[in-house]
Amino acid sequence: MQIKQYLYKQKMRNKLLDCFRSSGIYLTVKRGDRTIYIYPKIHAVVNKEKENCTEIKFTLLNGLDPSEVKKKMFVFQQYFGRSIDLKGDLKKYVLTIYHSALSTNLVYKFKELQPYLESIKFPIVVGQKKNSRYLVLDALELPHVIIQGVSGSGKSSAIRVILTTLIKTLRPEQLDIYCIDGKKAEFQLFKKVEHVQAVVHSNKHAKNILNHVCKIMSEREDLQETFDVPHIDDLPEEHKQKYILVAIDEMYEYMDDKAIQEKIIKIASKGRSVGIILLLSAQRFDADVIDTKARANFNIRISLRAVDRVNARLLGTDGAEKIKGDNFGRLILNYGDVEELQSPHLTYEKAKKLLNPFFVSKGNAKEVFEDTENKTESIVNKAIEKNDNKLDFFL
Ligand SMILES: Nc1ncnc2c1ncn2[C@@H]1O[C@H](COP(=O)(O)OP(=O)(O)OP(=O)(O)O)[C@@H](O)[C@H]1O
Repeated sequence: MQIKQYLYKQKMRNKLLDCFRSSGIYLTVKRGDRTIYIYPKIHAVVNKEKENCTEIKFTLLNGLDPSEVKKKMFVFQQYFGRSIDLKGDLKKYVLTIYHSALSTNLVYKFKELQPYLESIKFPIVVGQKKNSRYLVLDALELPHVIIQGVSGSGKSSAIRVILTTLIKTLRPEQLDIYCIDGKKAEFQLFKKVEHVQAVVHSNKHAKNILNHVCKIMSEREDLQETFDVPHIDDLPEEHKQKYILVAIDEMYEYMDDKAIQEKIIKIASKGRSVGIILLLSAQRFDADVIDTKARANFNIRISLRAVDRVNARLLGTDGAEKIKGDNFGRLILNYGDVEELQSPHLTYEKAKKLLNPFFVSKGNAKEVFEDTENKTESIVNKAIEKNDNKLDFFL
């Protein structure tokens, strides 16, 4: 057994040296007539059975350009297959070779996710990694989420996964959700959920929702200042605040609306410390769809199959344009690190079943967001105070 392991490690080591040679990642020194090739130093080859992968640690020599390593990722894939990750910075790198490929048809099972949700305050389920573990990020640590993908790439399912998991994990006393539905499609499913304060479509109603959220944001900032705390979670018990998610689907519907864009910039830059998180989705997120300054504040960037290379690159999710058309739910994530993952599939019908225990009957508050900002807010507050059901908008 030990010999087998030894031979395996030697084989991987030699393969990596071949890979360095083919990709030109080496230095040369002249000794008389001879040219000596010096390769990056391989420190360790570790076979991690439980993680379903092998890790190889190596260090670049001084003078080697680290950007070359990233550029030559395709050579690493030619040698070790597509199912690899390469992480590192200036000198130190870890090449992870997964023993199996990402699943192509992963079904959403809340039970499987539960262990990953513990200890995460604002969980955003992104998907399954190549080592078969799920990646769930905390939106309070990495605020604001962007999801892009062409029609039919699995965007709606990915949004359902995030929202359904949040609703099943956080109680209505802990989370409010506001939905702005550009196509009047995806968010209709969540309309009756207790956590959901509003589902709106028109620009006018969208603006009213965003004004309302910005007002909450400045009230919370005042509270933070009064109690001199860095985050609303640090407020005294009697002033504890709910987290808020503002989800906007089909963002391009609102791309020409300056007032909406301004509010998004404001929430994106200040929302984190007051527990207000944005989730935006659209086919693409170029400068026409979202202000470039605002985009920089989105720390979780998910790209299902991207429209083209330019749009994949704008989110730092290079390669998302190459995802195959029938590879539904496959995505490239940029959260500082860049990773390829598989989003679990959650159908509309299954989501409806899972959300059923959270459905409440709501009054028709059709007129609520009709007038001026102040009037809107006073009516909103009144509706909440009266507790006469959550705000529901049939537009
Ligand atoms: N994670 C997934 N795994 C496997 N299949 C999926 C996944 N997500 C979606 N699909 C399949 O892909 C098809 C398209 O999915 P979905 O409606 O979510 O895409 P979309 O990008 O939202 O498209 P559109 O914008 O046109 O609504 C669905 O019919 C579904 O069967």
